[in-house]
Amino acid sequence: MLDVGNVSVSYGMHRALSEVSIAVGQKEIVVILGANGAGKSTLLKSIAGMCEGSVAGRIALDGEDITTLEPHDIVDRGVAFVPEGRGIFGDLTVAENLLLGAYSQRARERQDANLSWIYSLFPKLTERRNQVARTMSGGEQQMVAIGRAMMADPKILMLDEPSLGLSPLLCKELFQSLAHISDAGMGVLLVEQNAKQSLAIADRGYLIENGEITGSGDAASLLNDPAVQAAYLGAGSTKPPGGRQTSTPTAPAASEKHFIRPGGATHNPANTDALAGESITSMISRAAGSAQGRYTAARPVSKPSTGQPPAASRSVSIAPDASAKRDPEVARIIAEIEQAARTAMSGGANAADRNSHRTEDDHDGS
Ligand SMILES: Nc1ncnc2c1ncn2[C@@H]1O[C@H](COP(=O)(O)OP(=O)(O)OP(=O)(O)O)[C@@H](O)[C@H]1O
Repeated sequence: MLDVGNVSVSYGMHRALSEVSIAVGQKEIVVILGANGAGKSTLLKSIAGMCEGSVAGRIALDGEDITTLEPHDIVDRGVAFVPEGRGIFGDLTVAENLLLGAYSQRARERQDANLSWIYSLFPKLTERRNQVARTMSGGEQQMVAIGRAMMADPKILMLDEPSLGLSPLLCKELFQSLAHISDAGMGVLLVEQNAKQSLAIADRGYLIENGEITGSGDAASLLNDPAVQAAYLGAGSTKPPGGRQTSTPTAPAASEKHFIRPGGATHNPANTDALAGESITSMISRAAGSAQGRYTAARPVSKPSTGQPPAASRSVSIAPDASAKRDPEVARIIAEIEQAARTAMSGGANAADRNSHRTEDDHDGS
């Protein structure tokens, strides 16, 4: 059904994918496993027509070349994508979000049937159909995102790390739902770091490392492969058996997930609150202090919590002492520091806000 042939992607001088070929059939669940930065998201974005890089190769759905189509045309043809971070409309209700997924003619014709199916698959969405999406837990928002993609009536559903931030119980429910979705006829292409649970429901898998496919096989053999176990399942280090080519990628164990973003540092999500709050203040305070030796932070910036006011309403101010106020050059430096602090806090708050969606699921075992 979906055929990706020798796809290469470059972001400027950086080659993120090299000659990648994969296939997903009807009713098939295919999982892509790889370390951070291996190129998994790039692969899904290329298929969805949303890649910022230059894409070469051929992507076909049921034999039709969709490589250069616009994203909405690719959805029309039958490929729906749930990106990492979900991308739902926070101010709209669950029902409104779902209905927005059915924007193509074909999807509108099947809108009522698909809506009933989605509500039966995710009963929680039925109860919450009039709730504003941003007030839902991360797990519920993930259901909304998947439901909205399914409303496009796709042949292939692609998901980028759907289990990210979900509690073990919610992960289990999520993967069970994906198994039901594929049973109903859809092909599912899944990028996951939760190798154990995703391989448990998958038919086949591919290993990707540094932008290249380094191994592939049916899910059962990947699960039992010592190299895969060592890299993705937290087992001891063992050599791969001969025969099928497998890799020994450097993926972190599931318990120590790290996330690398383009141009960004590796960070553990558990630490992002600190980055967004107190530590920025102290960094600024320290910078101000070392610049002039006489500035102090006016007040600590509180750690953002779920449901807090938007970042723009929070501010950081560095209060100079009296001698500093007398010096116009010092006053100019203070103004620059305050502006930098506001910018840093606004970025940091956004990160913390995103992180709050991930971590709140840890408390959502229902
Ligand atoms: N828009 C972009 N511009 C420049 N480089 C990018 C861009 N998107 C991704 N990259 C780079 O391409 C490589 C692959 O990134 P990609 O996000 O596809 O990896 P990934 O396997 O999905 O990683 P993760 O598991 O951390 O999400 C990385 O080196 C990344 O920095």
